[in-house]
Amino acid sequence: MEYWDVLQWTIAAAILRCIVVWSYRATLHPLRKFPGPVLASLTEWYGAYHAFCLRVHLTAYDNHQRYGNVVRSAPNKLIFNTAQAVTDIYHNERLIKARDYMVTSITGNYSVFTAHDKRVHSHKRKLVGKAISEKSMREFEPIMVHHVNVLMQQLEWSRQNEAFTDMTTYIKRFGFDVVSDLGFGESLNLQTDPKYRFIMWWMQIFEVRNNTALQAPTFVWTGVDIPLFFLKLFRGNKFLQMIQGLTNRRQERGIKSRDDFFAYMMDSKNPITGKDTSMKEFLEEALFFFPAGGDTISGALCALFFYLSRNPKCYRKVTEEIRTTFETEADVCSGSKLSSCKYLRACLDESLRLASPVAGTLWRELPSTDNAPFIVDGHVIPKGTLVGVNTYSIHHNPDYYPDPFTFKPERWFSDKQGDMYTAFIPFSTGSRSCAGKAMAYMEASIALSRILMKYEFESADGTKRNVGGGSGRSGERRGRREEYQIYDHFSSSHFGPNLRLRLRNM
Ligand code: HEM
Repeated sequence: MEYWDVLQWTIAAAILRCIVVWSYRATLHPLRKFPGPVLASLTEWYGAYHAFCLRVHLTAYDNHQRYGNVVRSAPNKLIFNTAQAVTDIYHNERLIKARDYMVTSITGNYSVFTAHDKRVHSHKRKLVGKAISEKSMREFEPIMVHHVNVLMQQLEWSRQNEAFTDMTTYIKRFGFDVVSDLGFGESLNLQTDPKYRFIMWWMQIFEVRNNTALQAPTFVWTGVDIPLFFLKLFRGNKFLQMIQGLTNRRQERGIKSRDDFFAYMMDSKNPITGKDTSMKEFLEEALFFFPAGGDTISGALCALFFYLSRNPKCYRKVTEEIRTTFETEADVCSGSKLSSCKYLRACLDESLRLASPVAGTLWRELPSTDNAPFIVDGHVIPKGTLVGVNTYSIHHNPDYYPDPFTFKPERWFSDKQGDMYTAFIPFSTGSRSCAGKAMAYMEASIALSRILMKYEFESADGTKRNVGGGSGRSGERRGRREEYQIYDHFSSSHFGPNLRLRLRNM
């Protein structure tokens, strides 16, 4: 047979395969009765395309508006939009984290984030838990405060030398510095030294690849992982060398030199193989740790600055609360005084609701050994289905949050909270929820309070004010001018807000 004939037959076979698979998915598949976009029911590339465009969260929201509270978002995936579904999915002991998360692994090892085997996960979770336990956080606080002080110096430099301060630039570096110190006992010093700043955009591209692959795992299983190839070709190796350098230096200082994540990991054995933790395993954890603890904090804080700069009443209220609770900037630390700042917490929760740094859908499924169907919000779910609640969509569901696009910290004090708390899942919920939640609240509260003890701030003028918000064009997904825009790639990218800082009159 000629080369040309082989090619023709291959194309014909591929087309025939698509016709058979698509017909099955549209007419006979167990999920055929669930509503959703036709393309989504036929192919997982629908989700991959939206992930690549960094808008999985907006697509899910639109689909819920159009099709209701349960949507078929891929041939084998259902997204729900109710508080009952949050409980049925994330507190269901029979369900595990979807195995598809393994496509995000770069070394082929499990991390605390990707492990779906409950034994492996609980072992890793205990180790992470030790590194960010209350006791560890108390010991780590002075280091965190040191990084906040460096942030304050950077903001002061910006106030004196720049027309306005782009908060994303400064806060992102801060977030990564804190998390590298927590993980490796050594800061990357991104705030003051440009050497390793490239890792922030490297991480983002890596995450876009991961999120796209998560929507369409065939993308990786078939070996068509072109973005990863290019990433490795350019800066990837430099990035891996940087992490390797951090871990080598940490090892030289001795495992017991500090109670950080590295120490707990390297001092433990794999519960299944009984072997010591390998460097590759540690690398896998590190690759998750940076965006998990750095990008997320940056997203949460920048959204909060955005909303406070646009809501003068809330700004005045939170400022007054902080300034009457603490006497000086140096007084601000964790403890009963900070916990008594209830309005601060409500502002943080409200911006986490509106602009969740992890805005997508967190998938769960039955393990291969469990064959019985399960129930989500009254629907019988067949085996082989991935289920989840989309965080952005449920956070904007008016059944739980009336006037959902408005920044209203007061809603967190209302008597009728009911399902509002169940539906509030910025850190997810259940056994796979965020291990760094307490640290995140502490870090964000200390940073915001210290900044407010020293500065007044307002939005920059003219078009610079709009950075971070929507386009202002009606009918567009990103049209809402007063909504902080997140660009979802599992954690998310964001821009601005641009602020004008003034020293506070004492
Ligand atoms: C505002 C800040 C943060 C947000 C919104 C956030 C959100 C989340 C979410 C939604 C998950 C669940 C992922 C899933 O189910 O697939 C998660 C997991 C996790 N987060 Fe965070 N996170 C934040 C900060 C942090 C910090 C500061 C750390 C630690 C340095 C951290 C460490 C982790 C870990 C280790 C997991 C994996 C938990 C597990 O699978 O058992 N996070 N986070």
